[in-house]
Amino acid sequence: MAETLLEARGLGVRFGDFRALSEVVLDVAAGSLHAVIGPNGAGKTTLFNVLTGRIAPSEGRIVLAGRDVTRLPAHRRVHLGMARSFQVTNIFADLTVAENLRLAVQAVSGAEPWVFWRARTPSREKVAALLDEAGLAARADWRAGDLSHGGQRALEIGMALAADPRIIFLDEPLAGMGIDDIHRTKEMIHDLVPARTVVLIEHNMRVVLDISDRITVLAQGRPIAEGAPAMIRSDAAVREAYLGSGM
Ligand SMILES: Nc1ncnc2c1ncn2[C@@H]1O[C@H](COP(=O)(O)OP(=O)(O)OP(=O)(O)O)[C@@H](O)[C@H]1O
Repeated sequence: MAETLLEARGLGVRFGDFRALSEVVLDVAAGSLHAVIGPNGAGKTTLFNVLTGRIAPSEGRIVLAGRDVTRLPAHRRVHLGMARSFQVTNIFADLTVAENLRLAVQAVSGAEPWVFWRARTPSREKVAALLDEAGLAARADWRAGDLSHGGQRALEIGMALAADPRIIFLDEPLAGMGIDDIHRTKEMIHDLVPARTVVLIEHNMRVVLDISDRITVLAQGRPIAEGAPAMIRSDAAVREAYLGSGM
């Protein structure tokens, strides 16, 4: 069995008297695409916030590559190899796609001088690799602002990959996309593994069932099922949760 890269045990989050998460268990295998799904308000974003260090859990433990990171702030987790990409926020619209990626690479090597081995990789090769990974090689010289919404999401993910994260969290990467963009972005995300480890929140069930290795289903802050897509598809509790939500 593949090594577990990220592990959560007994995670709980309380907002005052409200329990947003209870007894969450998660095992993300290295090199896998692990989706977290569930009806609206199930606690998916809260779980991402806890795993990435944006909020502290009320209970439980988070282990990244064998190291307990439960109490580490977000920026320390970034240095240990966690990256998160939620929306198109970091793109410079008037620069080309390649220039945006070059800036992201420079920001990583420049801002962290102690990471000297990264500076040895010539930036040009690194940018070319990121263009490939983001599925944007054919659009390297486009003005970033002229990319479709999906193209901009792909670029944003490419920029998050500039830091060479061991694990990347994608929060609804397909939201608001048209059908062509969905297909392209889905393929791009799928191709990130096994070189990367991906944790994905996504409402598009067809895509989730298609590309995930494992799926964790949350309902009302609790895990109600965990397994391979075929198992999740036929799970009675999962069907019940989604029926109840009207999705
Ligand atoms: N800071 C907060 N204070 C109080 N309640 C919160 C806070 N953040 C989230 N919640 C509540 O926690 C529950 C879970 O929210 P969360 O955003 O994690 O769900 P979700 O599964 O990501 O939902 P969606 O699919 O709609 O994005 C919701 O009932 C939400 O209102």
